[in-house]
Amino acid sequence: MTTLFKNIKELIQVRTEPISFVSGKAMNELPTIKNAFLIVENGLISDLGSMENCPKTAFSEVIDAAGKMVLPSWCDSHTHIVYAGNRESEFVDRIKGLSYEDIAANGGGILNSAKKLQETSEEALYNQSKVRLEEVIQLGTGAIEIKSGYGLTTEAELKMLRVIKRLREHYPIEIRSTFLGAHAVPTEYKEHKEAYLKLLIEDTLPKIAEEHLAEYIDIFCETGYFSVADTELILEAGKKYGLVPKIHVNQFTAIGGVQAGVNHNALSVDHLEVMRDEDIEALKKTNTMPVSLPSCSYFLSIPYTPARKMIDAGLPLALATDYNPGSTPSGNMNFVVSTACIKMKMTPEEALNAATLNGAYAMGLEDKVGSITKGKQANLILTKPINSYGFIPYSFGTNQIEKVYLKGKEIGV
Ligand SMILES: N=CN[C@@H](CCC(=O)O)C(=O)O
Ligand SMILES: [Zn+2]
Repeated sequence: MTTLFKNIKELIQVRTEPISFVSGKAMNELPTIKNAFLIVENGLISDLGSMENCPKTAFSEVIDAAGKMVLPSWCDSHTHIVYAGNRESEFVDRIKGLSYEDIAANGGGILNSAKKLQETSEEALYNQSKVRLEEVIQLGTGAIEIKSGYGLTTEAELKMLRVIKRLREHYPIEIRSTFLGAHAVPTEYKEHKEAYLKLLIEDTLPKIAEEHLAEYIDIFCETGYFSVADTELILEAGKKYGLVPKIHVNQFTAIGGVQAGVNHNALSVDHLEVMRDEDIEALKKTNTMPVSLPSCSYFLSIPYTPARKMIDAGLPLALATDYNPGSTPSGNMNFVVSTACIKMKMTPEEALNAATLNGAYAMGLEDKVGSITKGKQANLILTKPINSYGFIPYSFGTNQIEKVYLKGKEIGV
């Protein structure tokens, strides 16, 4: 099966030479080809270039993209889309003046989601989660990381991870799975956090490893949740089972978690709403990708990651949604890209690099997705007719996507 996309007004994020990620000034460079063609063979990008060099051979399918742009699908490296029910009532509590921290301290927040999830069957959880996965695919996401962390018992964490595994088996989108048992301390362990960590390490982790249910290990390193010492303990334990560290860090307070992530070779450190100079310094010349979640800042009215300061200091940055029931009930990467430009002063080039190439790196998928490169998966967004790619973030809240393709196949609504 070969598909030709012809007359593409602009083919975006063309990387002839494979590149892992872009940092600093290079984030502002977005290579494109105007009036381009793209050939997809058996789900992979097999050729591309300027229309003048478009092969005249026969194709199984020809798509005329005149006036439209083609770009790699969004790479959303941080989500919690497997959850039960919703937390709409907490949303209203916050409108009335309670803070996210107040709600959590009253037994709401993550513990509220955990209670709901523990009472939900695996089948029902799968059915609720697949709706969200299908929704984000239509919004242009072509690779996604999904975390556990609303189970908080061995049984319920395994249930979440098995749902992620099932989603992976049933959908053509690339999915990476993360074990986030250390998301909150369950009520019954309130005064015995160490015992909960012991349970995760000695009971949950071996079972996850046995069933090959996760690639990554995560922890919420935050005042009132887990300390830097807890973070180091969990990351080390995960590593023994081959799980690569990723952490939730610096969301409300900076307590040294970024440094712990870097020291433990974390693939990514995520949130970063509160960044001290020493945190930025610690990330320089490392392989750890900083990940910003602007929809979370928007929804909770908390500070945005200081992207300008970080990129100007030479760092890379990835953008992700954080889709979850509490802090970000939205999986729309288009909104994330717009918000990064509008609120974080990232240029359209920086935001598009952060949401594709750098996002792919942040979930270890840089060899498969994130750019228009021969041999990568044809996970593509075909836009409606637009004049420039900057129109995508500019026209925030308006869907500029006409069609989405996963492994070369159009995914219908
Ligand atoms: N901050 C920690 N975890 C999630 C939110 C969890 C929740 O409120 O349900 C996040 O990334 O924002
Ligand atoms: Zn998160």
